[in-house]
Amino acid sequence: QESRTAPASNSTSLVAYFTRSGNTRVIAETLQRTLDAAIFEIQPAQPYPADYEENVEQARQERDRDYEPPLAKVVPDFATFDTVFLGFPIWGETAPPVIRSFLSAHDLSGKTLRPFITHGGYGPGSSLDVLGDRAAGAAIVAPFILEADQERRTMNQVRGWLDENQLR
Ligand SMILES: Cc1cc2nc3c(=O)[nH]c(=O)nc-3n(C[C@H](O)[C@H](O)[C@H](O)COP(=O)(O)O)c2cc1C
Repeated sequence: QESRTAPASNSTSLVAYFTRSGNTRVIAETLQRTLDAAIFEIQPAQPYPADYEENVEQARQERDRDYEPPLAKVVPDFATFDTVFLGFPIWGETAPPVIRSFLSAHDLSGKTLRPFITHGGYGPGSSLDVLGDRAAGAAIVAPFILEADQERRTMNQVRGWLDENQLR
């Protein structure tokens, strides 16, 4: 059946995402390719530790202090986008600190905000409240929420495998 409406133009959509272990990137790049959207990786000016436990500890401290780590860069021409797909993993039952930095550094008022969230089994926590508070001027659409691999579980399984084979 022929469609009566013209296909939506996605030329004004931005996919902005943060990731540590890549789960959220898979979604972001799928959106980018499927919608032919612009893409931007949110990164802190100071990268998080490669070591998982150190990253968890730093994230916990930053969350508890309500710290907003400086961004490596901001989105060029942010004002030209109508829709922002914003993706992140759940860290410590909420949005990662750098997502609060992102929301502080970009004016989302008047835009449509479409969150996509990955978590390791415990759900989105308070992350949607964070978006509601920090992007109050945006129209926030129901989020896409996906349970994904936990780096901790993968690491533990790898360690178990090494132990079974007396490799450590
Ligand atoms: C610092 C840190 C904190 C995390 N805290 C939670 C949590 O509170 N609840 C949860 O379900 N998963 C938690 N996870 C797991 C991630 O949310 C999950 O693995 C996510 O898919 C990772 O996305 P990424 O690969 O894009 O980084 C945490 C992971 C990290 C690194």
